[in-house]
Amino acid sequence: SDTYSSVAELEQLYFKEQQVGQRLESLLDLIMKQTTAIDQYVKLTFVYLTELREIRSAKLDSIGVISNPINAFHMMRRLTIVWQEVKTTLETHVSVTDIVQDVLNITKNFPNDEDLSGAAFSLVQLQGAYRLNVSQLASGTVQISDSISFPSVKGLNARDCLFIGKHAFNNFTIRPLIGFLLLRKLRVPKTINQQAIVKLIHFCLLQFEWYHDDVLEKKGPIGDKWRTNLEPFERRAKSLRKARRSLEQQQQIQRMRDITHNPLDTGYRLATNKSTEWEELEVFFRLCREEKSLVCTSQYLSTQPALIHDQLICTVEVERIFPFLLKPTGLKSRLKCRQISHTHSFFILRPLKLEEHSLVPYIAVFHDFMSDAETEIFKSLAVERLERSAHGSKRSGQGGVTSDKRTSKQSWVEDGSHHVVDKISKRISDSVGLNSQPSNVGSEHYQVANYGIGGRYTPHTDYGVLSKSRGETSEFDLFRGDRILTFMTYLDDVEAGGATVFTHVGVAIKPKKGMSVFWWNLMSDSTGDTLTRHGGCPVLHGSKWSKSLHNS
Ligand SMILES: O=C(O)CCC(=O)C(=O)O
Ligand SMILES: [Fe+2]
Repeated sequence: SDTYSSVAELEQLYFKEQQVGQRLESLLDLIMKQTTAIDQYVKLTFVYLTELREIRSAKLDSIGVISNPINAFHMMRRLTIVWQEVKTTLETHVSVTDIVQDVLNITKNFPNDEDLSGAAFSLVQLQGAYRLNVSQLASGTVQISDSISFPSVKGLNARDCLFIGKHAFNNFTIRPLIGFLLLRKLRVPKTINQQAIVKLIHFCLLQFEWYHDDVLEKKGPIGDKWRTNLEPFERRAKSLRKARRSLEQQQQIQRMRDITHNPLDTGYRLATNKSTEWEELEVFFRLCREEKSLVCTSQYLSTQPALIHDQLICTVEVERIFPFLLKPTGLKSRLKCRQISHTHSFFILRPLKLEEHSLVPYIAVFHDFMSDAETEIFKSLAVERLERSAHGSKRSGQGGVTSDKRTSKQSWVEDGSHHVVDKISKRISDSVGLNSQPSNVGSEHYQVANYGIGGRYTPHTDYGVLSKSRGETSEFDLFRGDRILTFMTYLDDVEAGGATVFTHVGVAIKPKKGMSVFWWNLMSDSTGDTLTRHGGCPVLHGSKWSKSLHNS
C-alpha cells in the first residue's frame, strides 16, 4: 500500500508491467500463430471433408466408388497431395492429441507420388485405349457408348487436367495430352495462368514435331516398333530432307504407299505374315474396344506405339497381317455350345456348360464353373498377400520384371490351403482331364490376380516360362516342363473393359463371375503355339479378379 508515494517503488512496478507486457506479447504471438494454424487446418480439412462427404452422399459401396477411374484418381490425389498438407499442419502446429496420433498411425503407409502418377497415367492410357471423349472425362463421366456411361462423384478441375496432361506428355502419349490441354484452353479458370497453358500446348506440339521429324530422318518411316507419317512436319525442311533420304528409305515409303493402296496384294501378304509388337498392340486394343467395322479411317501414322489407339495405322495393313479380321463368317458357325457330362460322373447331375470360341487353337469357356461363394473364398485367400505381378523379359531371362506391360497384383494360393481350393482342383481335373493338383508336378499353384485402375496385361504367351539357358532353371521346373494348359476363372464381373483377347485369332472374352476360360498353349509336338498369344484389356470400370492355373 501507499506505493504511489515512492518513486522507487513505482519504478519497480514500471518494470514489472513491462515484463507482463512482453509475456503477453509472446503469448499473443503464440496464440496468433496457433490461430493461423487452426485456421489453415480448418480450411484444409474442410475441403478434404467436403470431398469425403460428397462421396458418402453418392450412396455407393466402396467398390462402387473406387472402380471408377476418375474417383480412384481423386482418392490418390487426396491421399498424397492433400493429405501431405493436412499432415503438415497437424504435426507442426496443432497440439498432438490422441486423435491426431491415431490418424498419424493409420496413414503411415499411405500412397506416394509414384502412385499418384500411376493413377494419372492410367487415365491417359484408358482414354487412349478406349478412345474416351476427353471433355466428358474432364466433366467426370466415363462415357463408353451412347447408352453406357459411368459418372464419377466429382469431375476433374483445371489443375487435375493439367497434371494429367503433363503425365501424358512425359509418356509421349501426345494425343490425349493435347486433348486434355486444349480442353483447358477452352475453359481455363482465372486461377490458372492462361498464357502458360497456351505456351505448354505450343511446346508439346513443337516437341512432337521435332521428335517425329527426327525419327523420320534418322530411322525412316517404318520399323519394328514405329510408323511415322510420310511427310515431315517442318515444311521448310521438307525439300532439304527429301534430298537427304536414302534410296532404302524411299523404297520403304513406296512399299508403304503400295500396301495402303492395294489391300489385295497377296504376294506381300505372304511375305510378311509375322506381326511386329506394334501391329499386334493395334489389334489388341481394337479387340478390347470390340470394334466391329474395320474401316480404314486414317492414313496418318505415328512415331510411337503409345499412339496406336488414335487410328494411326491403316486398317488394310493390319488386315494383311491378321487375316482373321477378314475371316469368312463360315468359320464361326463351326463353333458350338454344348453341355458336357461324360468326363466325370459328377457332371451327370450338373453338366458343364461349354462354349467354344476357337477351334485352332482350342479356346473355350465353361459357364458357371464356380459358385459365387467359391469365388469369394479365393479372393479372401489372396487379398492379404497381393504383390505386384511380374512378367517374363528377354533381358532378364526367366521372368521377374515389372513394367506397364502387366499392371496387376497377385498372390499364389496353394492346394490344401482351404477345402474349397482342393474341391476346385478336382473339378478342373475332372473337366479337362489333366492333373491339376498343385501338390505334385502336374501344375503350378493358383495365381490369383487383381487389376487396378486401367490394369492390363499386353499380349504374350503363357508358355516359354522355362528359361532357354539350363543353368537358370531349377531341376524341378525342368522336370515339370512348360505350361500345356491355362485354365483361368474370373472371380468377379467387370462392368467395362478387362476382356481377355487373343490377338491372332480375334477372340475377345468378357469376364463373368464364376466363368472359366481355358486354352492349350502347346502343340502336339510340345512346341509353343504362337496363335495362343493373348492379353488382358485395360480395366475401364470395375475391379477385375482372376485365378489361373497352369498345367504342365
Ligand atoms: O487377365 C487376363 O485376362 C489375362 C491374364 C493372363 O494372360 C495371364 O495371367 O497370363
Ligand atoms: Fe497369359
